[in-house]
Amino acid sequence: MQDILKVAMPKGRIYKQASRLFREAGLMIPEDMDDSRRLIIPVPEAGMEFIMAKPVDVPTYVEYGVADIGVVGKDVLMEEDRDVYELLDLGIARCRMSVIGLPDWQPVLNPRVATKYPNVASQYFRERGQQVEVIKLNGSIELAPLIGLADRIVDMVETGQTLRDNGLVEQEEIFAITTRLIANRVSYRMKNATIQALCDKLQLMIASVR
Ligand SMILES: Nc1ncnc2c1ncn2[C@@H]1O[C@H](COP(=O)(O)OP(=O)(O)OP(=O)(O)O)[C@@H](O)[C@H]1O
Ligand SMILES: O=P(O)(O)OC[C@H]1O[C@H](OP(=O)(O)OP(=O)(O)O)[C@H](O)[C@@H]1O
Repeated sequence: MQDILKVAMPKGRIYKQASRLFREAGLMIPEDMDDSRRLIIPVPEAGMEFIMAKPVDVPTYVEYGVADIGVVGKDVLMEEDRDVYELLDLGIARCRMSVIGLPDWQPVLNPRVATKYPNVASQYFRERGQQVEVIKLNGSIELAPLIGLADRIVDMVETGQTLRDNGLVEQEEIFAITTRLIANRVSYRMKNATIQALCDKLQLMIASVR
């Protein structure tokens, strides 16, 4: 009998793209679930159960084994540094992590950097030998340099519209971001055939659209 896979799925902007990719890979995932508010969604036709998580929490559910696998952005994996296997680059929700500032930004001693990603930002500047004060914010990060809270920000850029609309410029790209499939270390051993079969289907699909 096939194992049921518990899948930590990110609510929000990745979910629709991820569920579409799963469907295109041949998994029977009903479309009417896309707007559901249910947090635990059985998907027996696909041999899965979806756990609808806040994106930043996906690696936590997977590390603790309450989800066998998860779908999560590389940004979250870099920030959270959880003990999970990264199995596959799903190639969706492409964007990048960048250092951003006002066009007339001038280097200062010990600048303040606002971000939702304090670990990523601290590591980036530490590796460059630059001392900065990191200020953690939870959203609308672009406000920080506009109102004098920070000298620069570290945030995601996708279309660049938020930067343009607020008169900011991308100064340095830190890394490219796509969505990844991750697995719990024990589940990967215990449910290996099921997880591998899923990876194969997804990989075929991803390769065919490249
Ligand atoms: N323009 C973008 N801005 C932010 N994340 C993006 C963007 N484009 C793709 N992504 C990816 O989508 C993932 C989830 O973003 P989403 O906004 O749904 O969650 P969130 O940042 O936790 O938001 P919220 O705090 O509103 O729940 C990010 O981790 C990133 O990998
Ligand atoms: O380059 P763009 O296409 O404009 O996308 C980038 C913007 O999208 C994200 O914000 P989000 O919509 O998640 O809002 P929040 O961070 O303020 O919650 C990100 O933090 C940027 O602000």
